[in-house]
This record gives sequence, structure tokens and C-alpha cells, in this order.
Amino acid sequence: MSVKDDVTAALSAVADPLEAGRDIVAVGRTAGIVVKNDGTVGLVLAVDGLDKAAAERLQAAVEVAVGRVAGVAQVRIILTADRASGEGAPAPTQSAVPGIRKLIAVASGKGGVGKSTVAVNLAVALARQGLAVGLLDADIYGPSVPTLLGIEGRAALSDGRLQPAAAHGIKALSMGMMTDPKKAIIWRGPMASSALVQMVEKADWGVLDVLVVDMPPGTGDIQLTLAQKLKPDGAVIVSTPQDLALIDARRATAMFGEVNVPVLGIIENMSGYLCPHCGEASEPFGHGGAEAEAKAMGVAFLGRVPLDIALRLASDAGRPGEGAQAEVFAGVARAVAGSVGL
Ligand SMILES: Nc1ncnc2c1ncn2[C@@H]1O[C@H](COP(=O)(O)OP(=O)(O)OP(=O)(O)O)[C@@H](O)[C@H]1O
Repeated sequence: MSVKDDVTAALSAVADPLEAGRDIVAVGRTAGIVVKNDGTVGLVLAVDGLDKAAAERLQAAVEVAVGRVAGVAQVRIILTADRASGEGAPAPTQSAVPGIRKLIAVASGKGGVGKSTVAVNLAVALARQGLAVGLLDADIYGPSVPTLLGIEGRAALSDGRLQPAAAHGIKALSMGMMTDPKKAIIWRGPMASSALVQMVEKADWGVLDVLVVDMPPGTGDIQLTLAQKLKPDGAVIVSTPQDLALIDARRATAMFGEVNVPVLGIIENMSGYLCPHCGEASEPFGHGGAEAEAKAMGVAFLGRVPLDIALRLASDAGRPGEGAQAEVFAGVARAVAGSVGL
């Protein structure tokens, strides 16, 4: 038997607090069991119908039962209160999607500023910090996450559910894995945003600490609808130092403000040029513009990534998390995780 089977068996031995004679697996309180290589087990526990004390007792019972299974080093339980919860029920600790604790949008006011590069490297850096991470490439105009992660082919379906691909320690789904890359598809606004919301809600992500969503660039209807429907816990805005990009970054910040999504901060990408030959840094577009803009808007400045040919080459080859910029992304990941309470 696998560790997952043993975990399920252990859960089946926990009595349901409401339905006498039945266990918590039989009544459907458990879902999304994942077992990681380091022995961490994650699962979703529905505590609807229970008051705070009963929910805490059940959580403790599950922790003890699963913790006793051979091969389990750590147990992570995500509580959900899906069905109408009574007064005093615990506040949900996850995002609006059961099984996904936090959702972070990576956005930019305009295209081509390196939003996808940042989203992929941020996701990989978060995973290196021990978090279970998913990445949704919601960029309908130019989905680049498959290339950036070195993923080929279409997404698999199992039991009618889309299966994210595993790469570089994260799970990923992309619009580019839905269609023939050679065929252009024309999405009408509402169609695109509802397809994307379904990819968050219906795909088989398992239990995630955080889902990073690489948003479509810009601040139009699709972006606004997505931000409204996905209700991210926070947004990271990517900008280059040029004035025009900064005006768009301001628009993107305002758009998230409109739908009450906190902006976690701004990253200045292509900030200065790192000469691959002499290592000298020059500044064709200036630098520091995004930092000043962040200050003016009262949002955090998360860091700057220079124009680095090594980063572009690694990105094109599907090898994120390499080279001199890995440290910058690790710092951004720590700041972002901290600000959403991960
Ligand atoms: N800091 C950087 N140094 C060097 N090249 C970079 C850097 N950031 C991004 N690039 C390169 O710039 C190009 C555009 O980057 P990316 O696809 O991430 O941008 P985007 O904002 O997501 O674009 P889109 O408008 O398609 O969404 C890619 O070739 C990428 O490798």
C-alpha cells in the first residue's frame, strides 16, 4: 500500500462528529490528499456544521491519526467550511477555492515587460521555500509558461478533470496547453474569463499553499473580470523603468484597488543592463522609476531584476530559477509569502 492509501485508511478510522457510526471519509469531509517526497501530507478537511471547538477537536484528531502513519513527517490541514457554516465556525484559512490557500496574481499594465518571466521565477522560488505551488498561465494573448517551464503537449484529462503538469517543483496549467499552439484562437472577453476561472476551480490542483496566476497583460475587461472573479489575496505588478510602462503600472494598481485586491508590491524588471562580457551595469532606460512610483502610490517595492541575457537564455530553454537573478526572486518570494500570511 502507498503512504496515500495508509493515510486514507487512517482517516477512515476517525469518527464523524455529527453522523454517528460513520467516519469522516465516508461522509466526504476529506479531499485532495497529497503526499510529498519529504513526507509532508496535505489534505482538505471540511468542518461545516461544526462549531469552532468541535472543528478544532476534529482537526487535532486528524493530525494525530495521519501523523502516526509510517512515512509521514508533517501534516498540513486546510479547513474549509463549504456548506453553510453556523455561527462561531472557524474563519476559512484558504482562498475562495477549496484546497488552494492563497491566490496571487502577477500582472502588468502592458505587454512584454517580463510578467511571465517574473511569474514563473516567483512560483519556483516559492516552491524552493517549501510551499506547494501551482502556476496558472492566464495569458490568453501569448501563453509562454509552457516554454518557460519546458512543458510540451496538451494538458491531460483524468476523470474529466484537467491535470496540471509537474515541472521544476511546481504544478502548472496554461492556455497554451489547451489548444493547438499553431492555431490562433480568438477569445471573446466573457468566454476567456470563464474558461480561466474554470481552470482555477475545476482543475485537479490537489492541495496548494499558493496558486500564482500569470494574468493577461493590460487593464481591460478580461483582466478586471478575472480579478473580480478569482478574488486573489494579492497582486504583484511588474513594470519596466520607462515612464510609459509606469503609467500602465499605475493603471494596473488602480484596477486591483477597484476590486479590493491588495497590491503586494511592484517589481522593476529590465532595470539596467548587465553586460555578459564585462559584468558592467548600464542603464539604457534609467532605473529606480518603479521604486519611486511604488512610493508615490504607497505600495511596497519588491525588488529590481536587470536585463540579463543569461535570464533570457535560461527562460527560452525552460530552465527557471537559475543564475544570478535567483537570489532576487528568492527575496521577492519571501516578501510576497509574508504579506499574504504564508
Ligand atoms: N530581466 C530580463 N532580462 C532579459 N530578458 C528578459 C528579462 N525579463 C524578460 N525577458 C525576456 O523578455 C521577453 C518577454 O518576457 P515575458 O514573456 O516574460 O513578458 P510578458 O510581459 O509576460 O509578455 P506578454 O506581453 O507576452 O505577456 C522574453 O523573451 C523574456 O525572456
